[in-house]
Amino acid sequence: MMVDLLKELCRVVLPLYPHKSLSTQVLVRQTPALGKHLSGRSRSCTSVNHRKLVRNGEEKKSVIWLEGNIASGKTTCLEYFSKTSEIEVLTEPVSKWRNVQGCNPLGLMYQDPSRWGLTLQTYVQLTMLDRHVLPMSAPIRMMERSIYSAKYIFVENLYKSGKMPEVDFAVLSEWFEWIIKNIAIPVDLIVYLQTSPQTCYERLKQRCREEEKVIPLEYLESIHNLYEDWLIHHKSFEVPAPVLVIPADHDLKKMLYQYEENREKILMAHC
Ligand SMILES: Nc1ncnc2c1ncn2[C@@H]1O[C@H](COP(=O)(O)OP(=O)(O)O)[C@@H](O)[C@H]1O
Ligand SMILES: O=c1ccn([C@H]2C[C@H](O)[C@@H](COP(=O)(O)O)O2)c(=O)[nH]1
Repeated sequence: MMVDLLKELCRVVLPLYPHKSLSTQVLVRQTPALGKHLSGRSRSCTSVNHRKLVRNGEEKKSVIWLEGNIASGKTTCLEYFSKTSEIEVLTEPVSKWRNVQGCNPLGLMYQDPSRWGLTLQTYVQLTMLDRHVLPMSAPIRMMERSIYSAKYIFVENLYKSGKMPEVDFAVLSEWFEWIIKNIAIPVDLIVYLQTSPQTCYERLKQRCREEEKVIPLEYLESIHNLYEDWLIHHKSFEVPAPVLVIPADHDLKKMLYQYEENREKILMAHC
């Protein structure tokens, strides 16, 4: 009778938890739709990346990239989610960009982008790649930006604004293409903090990072437009995962409320 009871339990319960399957079969599952904030087109063009392979009941880990303009509130958002036990947070390695063996490529780039853009972006590419391949220590990883935005937003901006020579752009592009072809860079969801450039300008001044004092509003407008073309209008580059857009011009209290409202959608990237 006990055996029958167990069999019945397995029959009813196991189909509800396919990822906990005890068989050796490999299951391919599609993550549930993320509701109205998800951009439909990015979902459809990235279905392969968004599939989850689950073997032997192994837990699937999820990677979320937090994208947004300079001073849009990414670090503040990560601080908030770092309090959740199943989430590990990786901030951008800005301190390295400000100090590599006593040199400051971030500061040099802002002083003379044509001369130092390649230097900074080469180092950004290396340090972001290092972040992407770090073994995960929690079921969900939220990381600030990605090797993709370094290329599609910042390198692109330097080149399009005439501040990066064609040869530097070509070398960085070949490096980037080699990396994404040969090294697995997982991503399940992109959370985009959508702000107006004006809001970022005010927050940037408030943060007062020494190197960034020279940044004009126009620079933030260019970065904003590149982000919008990539993640909202799908006019520039492939989007490697579904996009959850969070309007981020609001004060801190409202932002924390919105993060709470979106918690489930973010955690669902893990299902
Ligand atoms: N919702 C908000 N309202 C007002 N100020 C904010 C808000 N979010 C962040 N800030 C402030 O704006 C500045 C930039 O925020 P930060 O989280 O460092 O942005 P990012 O990591 O995107 O560059 C910081 O001084 C931060 O305290
Ligand atoms: O590829 C990149 C990425 C970032 N930067 C710059 C932009 C900002 O000055 C800092 C990062 O600060 P956030 O406040 O986290 O946006 O680094 C870049 O030049 N290139």
